[in-house]
Amino acid sequence: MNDGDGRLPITLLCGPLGAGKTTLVNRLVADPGDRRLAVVLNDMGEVNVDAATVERETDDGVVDLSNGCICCRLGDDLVAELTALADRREFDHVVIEASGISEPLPIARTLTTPGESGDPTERFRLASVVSVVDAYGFWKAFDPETGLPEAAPEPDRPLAEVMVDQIEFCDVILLNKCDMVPDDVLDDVEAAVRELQPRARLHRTVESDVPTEAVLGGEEFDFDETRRAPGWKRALAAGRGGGGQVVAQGGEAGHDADHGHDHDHEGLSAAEAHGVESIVYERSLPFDADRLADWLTDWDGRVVRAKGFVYAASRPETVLGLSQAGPSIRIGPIGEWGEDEPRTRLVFIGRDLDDGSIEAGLDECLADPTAPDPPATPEADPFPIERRIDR
Ligand SMILES: Nc1nc2c(ncn2[C@@H]2O[C@H](COP(=O)(O)OP(=O)(O)OP(=O)(O)O)[C@@H](O)[C@H]2O)c(=O)[nH]1
Repeated sequence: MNDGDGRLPITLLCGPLGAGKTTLVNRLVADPGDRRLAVVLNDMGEVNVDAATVERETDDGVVDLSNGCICCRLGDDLVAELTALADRREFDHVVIEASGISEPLPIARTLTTPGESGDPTERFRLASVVSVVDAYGFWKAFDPETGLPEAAPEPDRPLAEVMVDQIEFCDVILLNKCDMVPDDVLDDVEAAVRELQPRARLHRTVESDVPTEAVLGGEEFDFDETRRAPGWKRALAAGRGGGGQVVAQGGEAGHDADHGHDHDHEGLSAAEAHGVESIVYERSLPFDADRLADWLTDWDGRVVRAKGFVYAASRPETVLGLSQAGPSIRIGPIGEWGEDEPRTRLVFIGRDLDDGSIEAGLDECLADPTAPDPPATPEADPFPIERRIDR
């Protein structure tokens, strides 16, 4: 509430198209506690359909930011609108419903970092970033075996990528549409979501039905901590230190890899109980980029998420970033190794993964250290710019 330090608290809602964000907003508007709530709606279309629905319920507290995405083009407009709301002094809390394709991180940065129009943290307090996850959509996007019918049209960006971005950067998760998924599958989905983002508070919901305080009660969103929180970052950090569920961490091809699973002996974690694991693969030998490109088109379909840094012989100076979510993979240059030792470090998160075959498959893609240096010519480089591979 706009009580303690006088700053206007903000809750940011993210989630893919149709996940249940507007359903949640309508609930909050109907039962805001003792707050006077304003709502900022962001829709990609020129006409904001949600605004019409929500507006009926609120008293002039709806701001409509349409025809663009607030995570990129409309960032300045968002700050201007929030400033205008704060100046009116009629509201105690603002809920922002981001468009389905919005990435939460740039929006949170806009709200927590000084920019051209001043320091937003002097006026606003980002209280929470809430990710509404469509449990049915998640299941469908990440389970290649499933024959579920389409529930919504495929957006421009693959659904899996959008969902992963939104899950990895939030501090509250609503696992919504639980009525559409069988209970045993729901446990698997929750375990996978938790592996992607272990730090967030998670609520299972139907029709986004959650206590208001669970969504609006956040004190202060911790940008840096949330940035460090994604499961893949934790797994990489644990890989270095020898903890975590590291199953493939070797120095050179041919060396004995450390196959030890460092389990919590107090009992199984939710992830382990549902067969969800993180595999870290580290090698200081570079990949043969062509072989890696081939492998990437045909690998274990159970990998929900892969992320990390690739050292390729065709570009020995360059760090290649790899990011996969479900069926879509992106790989391309993201910087130079510089002073750092070139080294591939990859995390694979998924259910019932065949760690041996991932490790063996990747090892077969390593460049032969006895072969002459491959020609580092632009023509020989399969990853000159970011490349998208769909499997
Ligand atoms: N079966 C089921 N349907 C739900 C649930 N939650 C929401 N819905 C329905 O899903 C549809 C989309 O919900 P919205 O709340 O509009 O989703 P949204 O995230 O705001 O969607 P966009 O505004 O398009 O991004 C609506 O028809 C809702 O009634 C749920 O838990 N179960």
